[in-house]
Amino acid sequence: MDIESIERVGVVGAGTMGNGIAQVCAANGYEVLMRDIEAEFVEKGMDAIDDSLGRFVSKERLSEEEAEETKERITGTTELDDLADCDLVIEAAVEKTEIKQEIFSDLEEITPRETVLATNTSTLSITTIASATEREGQVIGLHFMNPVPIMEGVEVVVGEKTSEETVEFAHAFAEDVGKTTWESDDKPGFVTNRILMPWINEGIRAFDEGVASKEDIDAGMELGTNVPMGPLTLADHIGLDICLDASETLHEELGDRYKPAYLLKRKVAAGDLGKKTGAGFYEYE
Ligand SMILES: NC(=O)c1ccc[n+]([C@@H]2O[C@H](COP(=O)([O-])OP(=O)(O)OC[C@H]3O[C@@H](n4cnc5c(N)ncnc54)[C@H](O)[C@@H]3O)[C@@H](O)[C@H]2O)c1
Repeated sequence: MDIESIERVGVVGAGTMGNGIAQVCAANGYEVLMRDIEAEFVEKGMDAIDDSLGRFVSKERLSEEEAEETKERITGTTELDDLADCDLVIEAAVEKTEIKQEIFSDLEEITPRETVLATNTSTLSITTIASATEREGQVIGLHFMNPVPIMEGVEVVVGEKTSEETVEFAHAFAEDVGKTTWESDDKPGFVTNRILMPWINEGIRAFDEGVASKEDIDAGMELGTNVPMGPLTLADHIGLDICLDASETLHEELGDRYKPAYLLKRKVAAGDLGKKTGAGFYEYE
């Protein structure tokens, strides 16, 4: 598969990452089909795209016309079968191996043999997800960063059986939608989350153990180490459920140094998942 032959891109999941990926692909000229399991999630994803494009227009980084054309290239659906003639599908559903495997197995059945199947997983094994298909050479990790329309980087994650051609294609596609790539082997958390998640968990523990207020922990890391967001604010942006899923995978695979913070588990149990539910460590409008 080369990128010139890609016209339609399927995106599975219309949440934080799925709607961002759909927007970026459409903004770069691709027809996009974005699928979620319920109409209300699809609509929420479409609204998020609307808001994001509106912010680009108000900052004069996009014309009204370009924003309109981008929106017109995105179709929302609750039917996975609608992705049947996509040349590339990027999966951004929940971070659970069984769910991703089921999606990949269904995608293999409905899409043409040439279609590349990519996952946006944060930590799960590409090789394990690919094993649900007989197209393992064409399964790859395309790990976009949050928020997708703003962040420049995409991590290309290479599974045990991913072909060299698919790896080249993944880099070329990500670059075609305006991103810069790096590559990671299929090891837990890849480069980014292997290093980021313990940092976030340590921030949460420091707060829970009374080292400082949450504002001071974030300020200390922002002002003291020049990161754009402290660990508690960043966790809220990522989604606390996503942070917990990622931390649990790393803990299971890499041992106790990756144990999720107790307060992270408690927040998720309480349904305070961060920005997307209006409350996490901070409150959001
Ligand atoms: N949030 C981040 O910062 C971030 C960054 C990089 C990668 N990721 C990864 O991207 C993926 C999505 O994360 P998110 O933050 O967008 O989560 P999210 O909770 O915002 O959205 C997930 C969406 O997937 C939908 N979904 C669940 N099962 C589905 C199915 N079978 N078919 C279609 N849609 C389904 C849900 O209804 C929901 O709308 C996860 O694998 C996550 O680990 C997240």
